[in-house]
Amino acid sequence: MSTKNRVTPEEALAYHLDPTPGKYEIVASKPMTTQRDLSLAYSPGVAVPVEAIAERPETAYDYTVKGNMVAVISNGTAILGLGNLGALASKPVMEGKAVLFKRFADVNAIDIELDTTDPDEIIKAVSLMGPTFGGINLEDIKAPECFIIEQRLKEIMDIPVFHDDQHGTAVICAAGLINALELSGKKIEDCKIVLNGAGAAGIACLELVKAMGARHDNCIMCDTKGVIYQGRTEGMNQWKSAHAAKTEARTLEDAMKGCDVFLGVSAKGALTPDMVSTMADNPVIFAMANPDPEITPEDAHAVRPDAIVATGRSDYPNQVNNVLGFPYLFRGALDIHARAINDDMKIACAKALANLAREDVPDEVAMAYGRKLTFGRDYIIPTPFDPRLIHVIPPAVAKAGMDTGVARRPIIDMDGYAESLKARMDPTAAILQGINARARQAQARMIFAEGDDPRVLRAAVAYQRGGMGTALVVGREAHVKEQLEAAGIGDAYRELQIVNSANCKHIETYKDFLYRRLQRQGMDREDAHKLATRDRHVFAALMLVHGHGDGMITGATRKSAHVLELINKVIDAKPSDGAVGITALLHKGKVVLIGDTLVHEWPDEHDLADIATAGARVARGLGIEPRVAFASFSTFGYPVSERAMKMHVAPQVLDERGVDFEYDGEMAVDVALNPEMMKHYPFCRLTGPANVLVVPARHSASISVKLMQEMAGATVIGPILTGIPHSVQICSNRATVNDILHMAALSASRLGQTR
Ligand SMILES: NC(=O)C1=CN([C@@H]2O[C@H](COP(=O)(O)OP(=O)(O)OC[C@H]3O[C@@H](n4cnc5c(N)ncnc54)[C@H](OP(=O)(O)O)[C@@H]3O)[C@@H](O)[C@H]2O)C=CC1
Ligand SMILES: CC(=O)C(=O)O
Ligand SMILES: [Mg+2]
Repeated sequence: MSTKNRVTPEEALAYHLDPTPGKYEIVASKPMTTQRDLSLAYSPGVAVPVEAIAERPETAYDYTVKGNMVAVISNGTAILGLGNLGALASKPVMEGKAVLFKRFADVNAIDIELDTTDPDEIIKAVSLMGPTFGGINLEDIKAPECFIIEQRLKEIMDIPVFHDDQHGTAVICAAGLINALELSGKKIEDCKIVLNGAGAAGIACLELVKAMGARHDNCIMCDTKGVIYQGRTEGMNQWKSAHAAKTEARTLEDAMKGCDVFLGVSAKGALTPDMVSTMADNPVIFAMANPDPEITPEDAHAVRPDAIVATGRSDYPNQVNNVLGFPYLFRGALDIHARAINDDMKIACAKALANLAREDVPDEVAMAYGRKLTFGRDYIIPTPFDPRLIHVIPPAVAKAGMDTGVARRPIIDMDGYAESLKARMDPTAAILQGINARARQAQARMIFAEGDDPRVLRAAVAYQRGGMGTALVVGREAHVKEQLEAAGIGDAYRELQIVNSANCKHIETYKDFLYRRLQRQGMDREDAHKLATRDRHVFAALMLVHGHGDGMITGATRKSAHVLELINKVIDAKPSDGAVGITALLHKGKVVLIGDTLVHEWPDEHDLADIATAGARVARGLGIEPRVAFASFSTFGYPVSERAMKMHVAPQVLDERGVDFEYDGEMAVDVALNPEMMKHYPFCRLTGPANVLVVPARHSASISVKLMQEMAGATVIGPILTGIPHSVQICSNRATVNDILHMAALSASRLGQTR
């Protein structure tokens, strides 16, 4: 694994520890503030749904969380590739899974670790939980017990029971295989297939591949003892026997000769280049063992350039990862109140995934990944952050469930269902993801001006280790080292580039530049030189304008306005230069940009029009189609007020300019953001709630942002300094490590779109 993607043990532990232990919390979805709320939620009100459910059990899906709640159940006997480390140790993985359910499909999931290796005890425990959940996801329970447990639970429970290590893997493998065979011009029923690894994932993969048309006689399964052939007795069980082949081949090497497809769910390095070289033309190799594949794509391609290769890893193209499956399979199943997830639903999921990869990839996905993805040998399966997955896969799964009779409540309006799925997803996550992906693409040399601050240093390390580019840290070497050691990441010292003004080889150039700029502003040579060497904001800005870094992040240790003043000594970032500060507020699935939060103190109507244009540009840069509202306490001229007049006339300035985005105003913030309120003004030109608010002055911008941050806990990104020809970002002096990292990523992601 390259240092780029390296996650240190300290970082992994800190991620799990801070700010609260673990990875999720439970949030109430109903008000619980008044006596009346209490009466409704609990006694006496709660008795009504109790009686309704007792009379008609299916109404539990209406009156409780059952219909959107999945249990992630493990006993920790096969945690990832780590083996049997017990139930308690499996909890981080199961919590992680719960978070993925939520993030990708808005399924509420809760982890339950059962402290037993006895299948009967697990079966008993899980079956008793049936009333609570809409589905059961079994996880990391070792083979062959997992087969017994899942089979029995499916028989006795009336909700979907799904062992993801088996079927999640199988579904994604099948999806990738459909496309790989399409590209190599082969039919599954004609293919010779070798599957290595006869455990949970292997047995399920081969079963699904056969259900899709692969012929039993064309498939050979291998394990640590070699080929599973008819009559073999060593290391066998009934699940392996079902796939025993009538063949003379005894080793993987024998089996591989002339085969079209290799599916590996076994162990690192199990497949050798020699074996690959004996495969048929245009072979397909899915080396899915984690974290290291059976063979690396480089080694496979070295001997067979005609091969299509996939792995389980995110750092190679074609990632076969079960996170592409389980969230959407359960979403579709839950939404029809399914009794089961059957083979047809799994195949529907696989086909929908395969089809999605063949479709033109929309710009928002390209933006999220920082590159255009086109169906082909290096893109046979969608990527996990593809925002189309949520509204494309669950409808396919739901329809298959309805067609095969497992739906308790079929969906009538499928188009409406797809639309409702889009609305489920939190766009804020996609925005942050997009920023990060574009930053990784940019590979910018990011100047972290305040290398004396531990938050900044940790963000710099995360920036570099997150694969976004090179972190250039302004500071004194010994001090940086000390701070890193105190933060428990002393080893990062060797990775970062420390830039110390005291020994910087460009300092004379910087000094001269600064003196030339400031000599007519009352600054003598001596003062200019001191400023260049002693002020890290100025020094960092000098590095930037001289091309010794691509972007710059500062502001964590001083007030933004003061930092901006210092930066202006080096870079023209005044209102008259076109500079504007835009802050993004991310909260409860909504994104609103506010401007100007940094540069214009009291903008006039022309400045306001500039701010609107800058806000629209930043919105588009984040993948949001802008709807700009000029915000005020008055709405469309009422109540009349002299101070609101500039907000009233600013839209007219834009009318004259003829801009290409939606805008209107002036209007109160509730009219701008609440469609019900906006309806009272049917002439309003905004086609939906505003997502860019231009506010009357910097103080109202600051008050709005800080109020949202303090009262609502909104995520704040910004102020984003835009309109200047350099990528400089000034974070708040109370920024956390994560905030600083977001700002650095933002600075990097904006390269190429800085004006
Ligand atoms: N990419 C993905 O999405 C996923 C990947 N996997 C990967 O699949 C692998 C297996 O997982 P899982 O099925 O849960 O584990 P199991 O323990 O249930 O099964 C492992 C199987 O692999 C066989 N095996 C192990 N080493 C070798 C080898 N060198 N050559 C041939 N066969 C071997 C074992 O043989 P025997 O029976 O003789 O002991 C056993 O049949 C892991 O590496 C895991 O990371 C799993 C799930 C998802
Ligand atoms: C990917 C997965 O589920 C596993 O390795 O167990
Ligand atoms: Mg697993």
